[in-house]
Amino acid sequence: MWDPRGSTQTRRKDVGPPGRHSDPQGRTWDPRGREWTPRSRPPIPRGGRRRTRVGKHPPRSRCRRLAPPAALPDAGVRREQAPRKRSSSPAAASQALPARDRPRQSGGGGHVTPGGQWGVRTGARPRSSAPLRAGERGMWALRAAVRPGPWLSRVVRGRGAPRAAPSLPACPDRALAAFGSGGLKGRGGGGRGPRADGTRSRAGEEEEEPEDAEEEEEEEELLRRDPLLPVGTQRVCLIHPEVKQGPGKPQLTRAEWQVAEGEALVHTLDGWSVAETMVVPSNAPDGKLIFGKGTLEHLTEKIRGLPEITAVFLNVERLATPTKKELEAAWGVQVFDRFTVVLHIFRCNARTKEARLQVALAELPLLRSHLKSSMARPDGRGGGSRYIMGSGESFMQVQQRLFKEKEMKIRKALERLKKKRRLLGRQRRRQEFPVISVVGYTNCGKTTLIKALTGDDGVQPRDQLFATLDVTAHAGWLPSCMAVIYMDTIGFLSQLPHSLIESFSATLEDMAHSDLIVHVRDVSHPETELQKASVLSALHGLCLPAPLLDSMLEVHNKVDLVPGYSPPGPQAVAVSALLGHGLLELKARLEDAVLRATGRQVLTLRVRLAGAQLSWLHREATVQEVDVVPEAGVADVKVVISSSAYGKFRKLFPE
Ligand SMILES: Nc1nc2c(ncn2[C@@H]2O[C@H](COP(=O)(O)OP(=O)(O)OP(=O)(O)O)[C@@H](O)[C@H]2O)c(=O)[nH]1
Ligand SMILES: [Mg+2]
Repeated sequence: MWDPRGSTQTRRKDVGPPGRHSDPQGRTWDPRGREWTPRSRPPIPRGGRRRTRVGKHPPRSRCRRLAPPAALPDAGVRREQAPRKRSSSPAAASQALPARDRPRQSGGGGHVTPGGQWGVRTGARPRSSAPLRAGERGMWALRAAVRPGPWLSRVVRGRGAPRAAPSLPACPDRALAAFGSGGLKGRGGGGRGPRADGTRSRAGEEEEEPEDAEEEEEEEELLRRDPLLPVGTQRVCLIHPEVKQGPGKPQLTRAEWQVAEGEALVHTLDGWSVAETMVVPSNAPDGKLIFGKGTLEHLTEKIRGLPEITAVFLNVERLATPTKKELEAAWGVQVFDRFTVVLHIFRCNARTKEARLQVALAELPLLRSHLKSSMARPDGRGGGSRYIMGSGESFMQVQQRLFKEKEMKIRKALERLKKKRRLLGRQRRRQEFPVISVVGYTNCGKTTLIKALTGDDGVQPRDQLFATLDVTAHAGWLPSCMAVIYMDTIGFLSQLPHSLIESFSATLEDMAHSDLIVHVRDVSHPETELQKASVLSALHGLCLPAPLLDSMLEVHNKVDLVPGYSPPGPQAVAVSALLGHGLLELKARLEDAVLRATGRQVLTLRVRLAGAQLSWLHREATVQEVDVVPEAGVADVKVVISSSAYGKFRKLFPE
């Protein structure tokens, strides 16, 4: 307290500052009586069979740290509440327990918190130095698992504003405590512990900080490059080569849908618009000669007659550099293929260092082929075979060597980040939080669905292709109060060059370690079947474990746009992530699938209140409900428990 008579600050133990307020123990300061009033406790009912649900959702006022907000007005997503408790008196149940199993009272103020997982969702843990309880440890572990480190790190320096900064208060010590003495704690020992400042994380974020400044500088150097596409306003002529017959004729799609996708790609680029669209017959869109001689002449005439056009987007997967040069010479404007446009979008949307390095790796083949074609030109700089500065190497050889060195450095940097990603994955697995990977075609609504399932309003779905390029982790709860981690992933696209997917394999690797894959489909899209086929073929290309692929759950999203839609088989769940329709059924299906995939089961176990069984269950399983039978000195405990934990339980407590 500030002593006005002297110049020193004095603190008297039981004298509070002026005004009415309460202290961490829950006591209230009465300024008139100048004393602390103890917090009143709820009356404890006596006798009879009492039932409490330990996994109850905490009161909203205490939910701020972890529980999702009540509504997400801007996205129109309806949030689903965690299951409600069946009986109303946790205090009563706690009083019926033996002292050792009774939930600890916070501070000296008599505020009782139930000792289950949900009790700690409140984030209302008093500021005492008492060790974390089992449930708390689990919850902080979950928070740490989805939020392992500072994602607002140096990688975004000099780039656009990072995505919305998480608003939750920092609590690094608890996040670290959740990991136990090893793992990230050791890393944090150096004063750079994970920052618990939001409900989400980028799965690779903890690797954002390289070991030393030299490595970071090297990584930044690798990421410095010229733009792939011209910046500023561009009016594009979109040319789609259509194969009408023969083996090259695409299945499951039509030219107009592919044109629509090409237009969507162009519109994703800042300042780019489609001024003209042409569908031109072609026999071999991927060959060296895309169009026949007559068609090409006709096309050239047309393009030359459109002075407002500043670039041509040829809707083919990849354009050989000589063909590109030839077409550019004929048409007088720059020509781009799908690969270059997608790569450019990736570049713009990649935020984490890992994603940016992956994009840098993916564009190396493009740069190599540009180099080759410029060397092949009669006016090529330096000449392909001239030796420079007595080095014994031609210009071409020097460039090739530099590309090779760059590739090696990028791969090394990615390997470093991968190691740390694996460490993080191991932490998650050790904490035994089931991981659900959410995959699907780009723009199908993966991020919107995760937002709806978790209530995480830090998530920003965007009507844009490849809005998500970094794998991010989000905590959510299933109906049995089981905590799970949802991984948001990069979307797929048909005709996505293999090298591009390969470059992202490090991030996609996380998927192989998940317990369940959810395939989100936009059923309102005319090409939904083609999209499904593209996603499945990409997933098979990633060599994921067969059981994971077999157990994949299909979610049919955007049903609000298809009136009267019902899924064709029992394998799929129909939802509208945007409007929140069908989420309850989806959560139930997710729970079933997760229980099956992880070997967990929901059991009701009878435990003696006098023993350590209940506290053991709180520590090793997810306690959902405790039915106390005081006269018998027992309780029926409903738990979600893994087979291994159940085996241990039976061994430790045989009867
Ligand atoms: N009508 C409707 N629109 C939806 C639904 N789900 C998502 N959307 C919209 O679809 C667009 C894309 O949503 P995202 O969640 O960003 O899609 P995504 O699959 O994460 O996209 P990428 O990250 O780019 O691959 C957004 O404009 C969403 O509002 C839905 O159920 N109904
Ligand atoms: Mg997304």
